[in-house]
Amino acid sequence: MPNTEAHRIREVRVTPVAFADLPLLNTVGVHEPFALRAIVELVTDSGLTGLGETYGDAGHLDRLRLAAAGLDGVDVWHVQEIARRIRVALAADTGTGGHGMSGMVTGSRTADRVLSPFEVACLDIQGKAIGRPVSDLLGGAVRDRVDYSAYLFYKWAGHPGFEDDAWGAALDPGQLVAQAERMIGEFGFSAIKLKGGVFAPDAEVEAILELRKAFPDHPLRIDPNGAWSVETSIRVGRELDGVLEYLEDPTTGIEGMAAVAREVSMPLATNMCVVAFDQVKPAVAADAVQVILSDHHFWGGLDRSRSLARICDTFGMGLSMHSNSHLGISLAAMTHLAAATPNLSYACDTHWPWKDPADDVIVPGALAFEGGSVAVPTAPGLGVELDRDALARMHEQYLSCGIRERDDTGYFRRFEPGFDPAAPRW
Ligand SMILES: O=C([O-])C(=O)C[C@H](O)[C@@H](O)C(=O)[O-]
Ligand SMILES: [Mg+2]
Repeated sequence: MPNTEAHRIREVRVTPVAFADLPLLNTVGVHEPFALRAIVELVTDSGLTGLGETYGDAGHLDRLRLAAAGLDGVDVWHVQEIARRIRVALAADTGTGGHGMSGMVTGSRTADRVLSPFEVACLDIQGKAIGRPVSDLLGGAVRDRVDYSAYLFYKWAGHPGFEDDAWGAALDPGQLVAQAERMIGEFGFSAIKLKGGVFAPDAEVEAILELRKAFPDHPLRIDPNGAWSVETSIRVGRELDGVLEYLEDPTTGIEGMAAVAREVSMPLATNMCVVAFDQVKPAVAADAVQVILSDHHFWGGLDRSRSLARICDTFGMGLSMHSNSHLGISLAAMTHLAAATPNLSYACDTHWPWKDPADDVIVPGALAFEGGSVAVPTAPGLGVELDRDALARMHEQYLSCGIRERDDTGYFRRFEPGFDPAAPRW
């Protein structure tokens, strides 16, 4: 018998959580001792619960709660109606801040960021209702494992005033190679991304060349988050000719990226100048980017991310996947999405290795890295279960950590008061 029942939302819970993070450096500063996330739970009148995960910054939390208040009674199969109600609830909200991306993804759409965890939770419930994994709701998995990349960061040895962490310092090419060896040894990743924009470009080029020597067969990427001028980007792009699989956001803006793309051989990738659908047309017209990094957290969920994938396919652009510090619900959602997106041909980003495995809100065991990839869950829905004790503990951690907005720049300035992250830095 087909399951035709409606599953109407009766309760929405939004719980901010915090988990320990390491002093990872980027061009706007350094990660604080805790990263924030919000866990969204939808409960239906039929007794099903769906999970979503998103940013935990105060402004975003306010918007999630505003949105949540308008969802009572909607059937989880009617995501368009949920999107409409969210647009109505947020009509007066023009804020772009408080989204947990520390100034790096400033043009994404507020309503899409708010919709995302609710859509994921609806898909989780839909899957549970019919006994199918989320990947099936997205057209079916075309691969049973999803590849992720080793996401290297320059980092301090530990948070100032605390003991060194287990990863130690990575402030020069030798230390970065050691970081890569350890990460690849533990997780088996077959591609490497370096978060750049931290040191002068020559030092970062040297680091990439050392990584190339140490890992001759691993595709390499560097992402300075727009820290370089057009001229610097062209120079670095030429120096790394034949070394990178793509160069991610060397400079800011569609015009700047187009000027670089005309002069370098490798594809340019972005999660900064194309972060919403209305930015695709001008980027295509200018041939500014050849790879878009999707991210369901700001593109409006899994279904919209698949629309982005089709657009990339139509215009002959590549597709990869961006990440921020995240927990297991997001990893499950990313894995279902990547599995059901045929043209997602690059290993996806993940911050997963930077988190303590014990710090999560899901019951352990559903997701595991092997050979750099994660098996696509086959249980109904997302295939992950909420660990209520862990949720409570991580909510307490949120309450006591004192952080309410991600602020990499403010934290960095505590140790280097004159620091100015304005792009281009070089
Ligand atoms: O690809 C990217 O731009 C990112 O991963 C952005 C993140 O915010 C990253 O820079 C970080 O975690 O510091
Ligand atoms: Mg990036």
